[in-house]
Amino acid sequence: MASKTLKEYTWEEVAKHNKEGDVWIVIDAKVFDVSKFANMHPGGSNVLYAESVAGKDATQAFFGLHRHEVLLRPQYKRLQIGVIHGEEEQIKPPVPGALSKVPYAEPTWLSQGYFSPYYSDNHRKFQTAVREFFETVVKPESVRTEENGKRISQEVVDKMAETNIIAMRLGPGKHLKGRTLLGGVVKPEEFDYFHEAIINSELSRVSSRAVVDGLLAGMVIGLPPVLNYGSPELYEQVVPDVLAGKKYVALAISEAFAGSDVGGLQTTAVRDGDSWVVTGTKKWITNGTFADYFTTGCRTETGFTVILIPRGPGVETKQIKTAYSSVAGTAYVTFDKVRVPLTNTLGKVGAGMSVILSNFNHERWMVCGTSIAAQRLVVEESLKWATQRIVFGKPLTSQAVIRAKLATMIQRVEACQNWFENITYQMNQMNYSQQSDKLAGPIGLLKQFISKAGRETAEDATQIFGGRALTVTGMGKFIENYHRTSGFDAILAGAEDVLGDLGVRQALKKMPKDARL
Ligand code: HEM
Repeated sequence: MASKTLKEYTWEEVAKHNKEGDVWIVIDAKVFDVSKFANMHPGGSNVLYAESVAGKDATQAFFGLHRHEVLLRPQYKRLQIGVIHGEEEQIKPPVPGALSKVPYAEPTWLSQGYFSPYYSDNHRKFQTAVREFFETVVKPESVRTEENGKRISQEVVDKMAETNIIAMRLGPGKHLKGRTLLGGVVKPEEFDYFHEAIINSELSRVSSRAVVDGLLAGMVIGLPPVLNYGSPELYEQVVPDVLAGKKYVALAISEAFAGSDVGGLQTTAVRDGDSWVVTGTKKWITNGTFADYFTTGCRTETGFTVILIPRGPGVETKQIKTAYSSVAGTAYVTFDKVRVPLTNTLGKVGAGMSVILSNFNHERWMVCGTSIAAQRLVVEESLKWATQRIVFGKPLTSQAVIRAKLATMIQRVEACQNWFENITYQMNQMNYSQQSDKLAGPIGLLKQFISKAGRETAEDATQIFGGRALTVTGMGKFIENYHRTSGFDAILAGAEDVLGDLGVRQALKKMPKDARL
């Protein structure tokens, strides 16, 4: 219903409807008849009959207890019977694709009046299109699947394939050649790591941690070894279908026997004629429950080899229950004497360690980008909540202890973002092997820094939201989810402490022999 067709009421008229059976309330200049709804109100009927609420302006009380989205749900929207004469709503519904005006809710480069050396007008145009896509196509699916734990629907995957978002999630490279990227907003040859970072960030803004993984993270980490080390025939056989959203890939490295200690893996591949015969198990395999291919780390006679194993006889997957939603498709995978052609070998036999280690950089960098976006959302939620929540008669922001928490939350996310952008800039200037040589250490250190910052921010936000941060619905729902799942960033793609250590060990390797105090 357009607002001009709505009936106008005066405050005096509204005030007459103030008792059980006949209750109106006003929220942000909109008049609601809640007489019948009162008995169905999840917060109870009597709160609506309170003297300070019935027939009165309940805006402040409402926003202290509900998210704005409650009023936008069709079943509640229709409770509105009119507007207050001469007044206008102040709290507008979100416009898909729009930037937030809350300070620090957007990175500097997207904040009005600020500048950045890294981003061009094309990045800005791209960001607008990507945000609109994720808010309209992915967000509703994200909310649904987080709750029901089902994998992302083929319909959404198809839309991501049509726009080539699936291909863009693998970063710049020859796999983009000849493709129309998001309706042509960016040319394949212009596409760089900042464009990719934008996709990761926008994905994370609309998704829980589990949905970030459920939305084909397995492909992002499992397909690059095929792109970079697969034979042209294998490439043709696998890559087009995966980028078209018809087939799914998972990276199968970690085992119950070994995680960060890649050298301790026990899955074994033995040569038999022109096949490998693979036996072993893999654990915590993201997207494994629905993957068609597994990029698998195997022990072979001469060391460690990476082999692409198609789902088929001898391959079994079962879901592992984790602290986050099963939309991620986390699996325990069993390979029981699985025969795979030798031509499915990725890289040289025995040289699998370098295939896996170089692949880790991109994965870790992706986790950094999605984590920063989630932390920024937590800062935005906390700033909004602390401003609208009234305690002891004043907003939460009037408490110095709350402002101090907000200060450190903002500092962390800005520090993370700035370091992340510097590293992304280096990636744009370097080829794959330069990145492997020069950025493995810095990305390890960065990821540790970001995942620690994320967990501290989750703690601070939980204190700001109080009990609301402990419930999966309502005001604190994002905080609850982030608090429960921020630890995933500290484990997946390399445990936090191991990565910090890797960064220092890489630096020590590069210490000049003649360095003395
Ligand atoms: C059109 C008006 C209203 C609608 C559609 C509405 C709807 C809802 C819904 C859907 C919930 C469940 C929690 C959630 O999803 O966020 C809820 C909870 C609640 N509502 Fe309302 N409500 C309205 C007005 C009010 C008003 C004016 C008050 C005044 C005090 C109120 C007090 C509460 C309380 C105390 C809760 C429980 C909150 C909690 O568990 O933290 N509601 N309401």
